[in-house]
Amino acid sequence: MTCRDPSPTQLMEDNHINMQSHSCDPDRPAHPGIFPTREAGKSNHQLAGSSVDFLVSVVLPAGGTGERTGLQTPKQFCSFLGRPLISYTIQAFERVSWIQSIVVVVAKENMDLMTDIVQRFQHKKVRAVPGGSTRHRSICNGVRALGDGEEERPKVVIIHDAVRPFVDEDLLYKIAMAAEEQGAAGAIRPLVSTVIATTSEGYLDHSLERAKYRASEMPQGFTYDVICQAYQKCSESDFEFGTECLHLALQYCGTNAKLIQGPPTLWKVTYKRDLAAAESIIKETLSRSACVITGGSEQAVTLADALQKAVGALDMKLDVIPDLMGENAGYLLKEWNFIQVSVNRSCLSEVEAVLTDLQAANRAVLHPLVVIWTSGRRTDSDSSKVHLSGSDELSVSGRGVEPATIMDLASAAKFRNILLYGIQLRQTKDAERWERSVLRLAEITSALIRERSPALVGQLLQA
Ligand SMILES: Nc1ccn([C@@H]2O[C@H](COP(=O)(O)OP(=O)(O)OP(=O)(O)O)[C@@H](O)[C@H]2O)c(=O)n1
Ligand SMILES: O=C(CO)[C@H](O)[C@H](O)COP(=O)(O)O
Repeated sequence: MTCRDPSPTQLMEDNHINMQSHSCDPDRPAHPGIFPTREAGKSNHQLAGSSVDFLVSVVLPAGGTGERTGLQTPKQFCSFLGRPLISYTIQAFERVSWIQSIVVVVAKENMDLMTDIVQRFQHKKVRAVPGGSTRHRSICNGVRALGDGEEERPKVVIIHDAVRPFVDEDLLYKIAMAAEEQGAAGAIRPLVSTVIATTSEGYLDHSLERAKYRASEMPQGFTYDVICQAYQKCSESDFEFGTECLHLALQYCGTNAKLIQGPPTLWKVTYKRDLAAAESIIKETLSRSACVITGGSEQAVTLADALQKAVGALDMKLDVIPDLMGENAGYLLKEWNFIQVSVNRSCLSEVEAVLTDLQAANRAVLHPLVVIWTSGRRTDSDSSKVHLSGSDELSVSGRGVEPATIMDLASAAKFRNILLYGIQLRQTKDAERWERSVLRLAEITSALIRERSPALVGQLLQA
């Protein structure tokens, strides 16, 4: 995580922190969405068997200072894996085909920064507008902007804190449908602690019956008319001290919101520790799967299969494929990591080809992509087994791999946000030692993919 001067260059360059693991069940950040194709005057966006037959726009309030983190940089601009938190939240909405537009509300002094983020991470549905001195004022500016633009006014407006990056399409769908039907809808969670009222002297006044109450979370949805009217009618005191949009809809429009229980991943990044937890979830999400490319050679397939078995125990999904051609080109578009296995090959041409394919697919825009070159050398005559050379020589096809070669390749790839690492298998004809080597290979692979350490880029590690 990086939270210093939020200059665009630093957002890209600084990208690493070690942290504790976090047990939340994350939603998967995905690729940036594209504008839904809409026939004139009509929208009918399909969602896994469901459809949204009305226009939906989103307001993401991101105009706060993040005082409670104790950091200088507002939390929405803190960077994980070279990308600011706000971009992850935008992506969670942008990937939803039935969402037509997203208004991000930012403080005036951060408008340029926001414009740069939108360009750099190729967000397509986003427009930034200036915020206000409180959250309600910022949200109100965002809602007004939806009526100002050239696009058609939405039927439903979803409001979501920019600092809650793990929101999934299923919940957004439920909120949008309930808001359209009911006028307002919001996500809730069970209370973790009991809520008590205190006296002015600091004593217990009374406590609330916890089972009766819920924590109000985000996202919330409103028909455009309800949220506009609520902000038109609400008082200066609401603007200054209010914390609940659903309350405004009830008080000023008589609209009782439908409440929908959301998943635990809805939590809001509020304190510094939440930034560490968010980064951990992001890394975990990006480390779930890798694609092993064998080049089709029997020995490489044997090694890939052994790796697949060993990595399975580490809770990572591995698919083994011969190349990235034909149907397999689909892997270039998914959030997979790549492992090129080379046995008895002396050069890096195979991994170079993978890098070229990834670059052409423009895959490393949103986060650094991991490519691991795994090399080994078979020495026995039984082609059904992969045994590696019995000497200490860490070579491929008898010739030492120039560390500079992989370092040069890796340095060039790093400019394109692709992190290339090398792993050489330590040789053995001994079955037990071979198994240990494969297990080490799996552990190193998993650690490299999870940590995405820039410091290890271009290194040739030994398994
Ligand atoms: N004037 C404000 C204040 C807050 N927000 C946004 O409202 C969301 C939720 O608010 P909160 O977590 O309280 O953020 P901050 O106000 O930034 O944090 P703090 O209260 O610790 O200063 C955040 O995305 C924040 O950027 C906003 O758009 N405009
Ligand atoms: O929970 C919420 C919805 O009701 C808001 O996210 C919450 O009010 C955010 O603002 P703050 O942290 O400033 O209270």
